[in-house]
Amino acid sequence: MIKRWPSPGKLNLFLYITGQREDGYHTLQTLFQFIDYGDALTFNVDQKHRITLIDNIDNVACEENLIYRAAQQLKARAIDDHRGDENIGVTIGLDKKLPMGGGLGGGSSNAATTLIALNQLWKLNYSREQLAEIGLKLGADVPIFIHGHAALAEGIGEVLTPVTPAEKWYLIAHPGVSIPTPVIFQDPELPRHTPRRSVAQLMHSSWSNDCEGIARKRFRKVDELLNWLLEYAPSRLTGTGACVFAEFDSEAAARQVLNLTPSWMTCFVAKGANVSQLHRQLSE
Ligand SMILES: C[C@](O)(CO)[C@H](O)COP(=O)(O)OP(=O)(O)OC[C@H]1O[C@@H](n2ccc(N)nc2=O)[C@H](O)[C@@H]1O
Ligand SMILES: Nc1ncnc2c1ncn2[C@@H]1O[C@H](COP(=O)(O)OP(=O)(O)OP(=O)(O)O)[C@@H](O)[C@H]1O
Repeated sequence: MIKRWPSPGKLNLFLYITGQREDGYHTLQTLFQFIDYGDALTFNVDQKHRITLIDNIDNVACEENLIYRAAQQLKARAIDDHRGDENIGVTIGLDKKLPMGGGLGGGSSNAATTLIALNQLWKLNYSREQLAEIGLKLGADVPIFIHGHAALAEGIGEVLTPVTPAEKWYLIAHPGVSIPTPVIFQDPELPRHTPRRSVAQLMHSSWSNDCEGIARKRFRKVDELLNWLLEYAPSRLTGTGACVFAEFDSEAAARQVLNLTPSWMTCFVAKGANVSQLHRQLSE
C-alpha cells in the first residue's frame, strides 16, 4: 500500500514546433523523460462528501489547484458513470519540491498522481487510457504522467510513442523566474515550422528546443544560466522554461559541476528515468 504517492518531474529532452492548429494550439515533437526528483502526495479517503487539500500552494486558489481539479473531475465522472456516489471524499496532502512554472511539469504530474491514486483508492476501475483522457482536459502534459513511460509526444502532446533514451544524470537549474507557457507560445518570433521527422531520425539527431531562443531573449536569467552551464556540458531549456538542464554520463560528473555553481544559481542533481517513480512503485 503506497502511503506517499510520488509525483515526479519531467524534462523535455528536445522540443520542436512543427505547426499551429486553427484553435491556436501548437503541434509538437517533444521527448519526455522523467526525473527521480519530485513532489509527494498523501490521500486519506472517507465518505464525508468533500475534497479537501490541506497543503495548498501560495498564490494558487484551492479550486484552481490541479490536484483539486483532478479529484473533482474524477468524482464527477464517477458519479455520471455510476461508479461512485456523492459521498466519496478525500483529504489530500502535498509535499511540493518541484519549482512551479519551471517546465518540469509539476502541476501536470500532481494531477496525474491524483487521478491514479484516487482511481485505486475510490475503487473506480478506470483504465489508464480513460484517466489520460480525463487528464488531458487539465493540461497537455497530464497523459504522459498517467502512462508513466518516457515517450515521444506529438499532436499537441497527447499522441505518445514510448521510447527509451539513455538515462543520463542532469544538473537542473532554476533561474528564479517563472515563465507562463502562453508567453512563449504567443511570441510572434517563435519558430513554428520545424519539419516533422520520424522517431528514428529524431532519436539519432542532436537535440534542441525551439522555445529556447525566445526564452533566452525575454528572460535574461535563462540566458545567463545557459551560458554558464554550456561551459561544462550540453545544456538546454526544458519545455517552455524556465528551468534549464545540463546532461552528464555520471552522478559524480554532475555533482562536480554542482559544486562549482555560483550562489545565485538554484540547482539540483537528478537522474533521468524512463519509467516514472510512481509507476515503479505501483508495480512493486
Ligand atoms: C509545451 C509543454 O511545456 C511541453 O512539456 C507543455 O505541453 C505545456 O503544458 P502546460 O504548461 O500544461 O500547458 P497547457 O495548460 O496545456 O496550455 C497552456 C497554453 O499554452 C498554449 N499551448 C500549449 C500546448 C501546446 N501544444 N500548444 C500551445 O499553444 C495554449 O495557448 C494553451 O492555452
Ligand atoms: N498542483 C500544482 N502544482 C504546480 N502548479 C500548479 C498546481 N496547480 C495549479 N498550478 C498552476 O499551474 C502553473 C504551472 O505549474 P507547473 O509547475 O505545472 O508548470 P510547468 O512546470 O511550467 O509545467 P509544464 O512543463 O507542463 O509547462 C503554476 O504556476 C500554478 O499557477
